[in-house]
Amino acid sequence: MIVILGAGAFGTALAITLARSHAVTLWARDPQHAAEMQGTRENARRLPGVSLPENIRVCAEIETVETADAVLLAVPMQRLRALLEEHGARLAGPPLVACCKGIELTTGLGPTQIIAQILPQSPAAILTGPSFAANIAKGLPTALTLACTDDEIGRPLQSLLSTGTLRLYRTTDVIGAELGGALKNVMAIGSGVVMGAGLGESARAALMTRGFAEMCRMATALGARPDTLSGLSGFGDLVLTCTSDQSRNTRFGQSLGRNEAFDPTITVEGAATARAVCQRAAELGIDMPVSRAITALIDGELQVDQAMDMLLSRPLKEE
Ligand SMILES: NC(=O)C1=CN([C@@H]2O[C@H](COP(=O)(O)OP(=O)(O)OC[C@H]3O[C@@H](n4cnc5c(N)ncnc54)[C@H](O)[C@@H]3O)[C@@H](O)[C@H]2O)C=CC1
Ligand SMILES: O=C(CO)COP(=O)(O)O
Repeated sequence: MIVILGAGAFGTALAITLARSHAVTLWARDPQHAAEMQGTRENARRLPGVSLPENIRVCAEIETVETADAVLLAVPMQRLRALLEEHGARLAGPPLVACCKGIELTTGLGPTQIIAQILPQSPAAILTGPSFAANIAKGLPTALTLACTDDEIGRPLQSLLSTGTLRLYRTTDVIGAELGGALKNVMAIGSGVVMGAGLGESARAALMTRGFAEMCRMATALGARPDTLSGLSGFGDLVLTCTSDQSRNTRFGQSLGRNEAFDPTITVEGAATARAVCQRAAELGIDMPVSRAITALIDGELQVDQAMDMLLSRPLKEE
């Protein structure tokens, strides 16, 4: 049995694909939402148009998870700590698999580090990489990264969470996998700004490439393996997110580039993570001009033309 906490788009999509071969319990914090989903067999709020298989049980109470094979944590990054602090006592036992992408703004920590702080006895892993919830839910082919420092735990989790259409690759480089997923969202906002402001596809390619250099710079400074960043959670997710209008981070960036408002109820992980990245980069003494410019745009401290001037007037250098 697999338990999924968080009935947003991603939690629901994972429940649907995993229900092909497992019983799944999907927890929604809002009892009305849980009842709605359990009754209509659809998550009309976050993933409309896809039916929930019968072996998904939706509930609003976290019951005992002791017998679960794994617990997936599919809530937004900045909410993970609150979720674990509130419900941690009932989560002890099975491996906890973070399914969120980002860096915690208040601490600079990644998802598995937060799990280790709050529930140090629980094995922690992260599931990340290029995927849109709607694609997974429709059973379209998708490949993700499952990262766990302990390969004895990572191996069975890889088998457990792979399905006929969802292929998981395994790594022990948790830092690299986490940072790949976190940092690409910042670049997706930048890429949205470029396209929204009409700066052209060449500029987007430049931003993605120099952004990728920054992602590798920060990740390796924090102990990641460079080849992890070249994989699914890094290069793969950067390409998907920066080039698709399905991405909420990209759409948020497009709105910024057009000087338009964006619906604040939509999850945009890259916004808080951009600030966290700048703080962390300053502490580490790493130069991350693209991330700095994107953060200043998000915070309204720079306009697009000023951000472009800032980036283009930097001293010329070797690639
Ligand atoms: N939607 C997608 O295509 C993908 C999303 N992800 C990641 O999955 C994570 C979750 O994103 P989505 O499901 O898309 O977001 P979403 O906005 O669709 O849903 C988030 C869910 O979390 C719940 N939630 C918020 N705060 C909570 C709390 N304190 N306790 C319990 N539940 C809480 C909300 O009620 C909502 O149901 C993000 O980190 C995102 O980057 C990863 C890959 C694909
Ligand atoms: O993480 C994702 C794709 O891999 C989803 O991207 P958004 O959160 O930008 O929609």
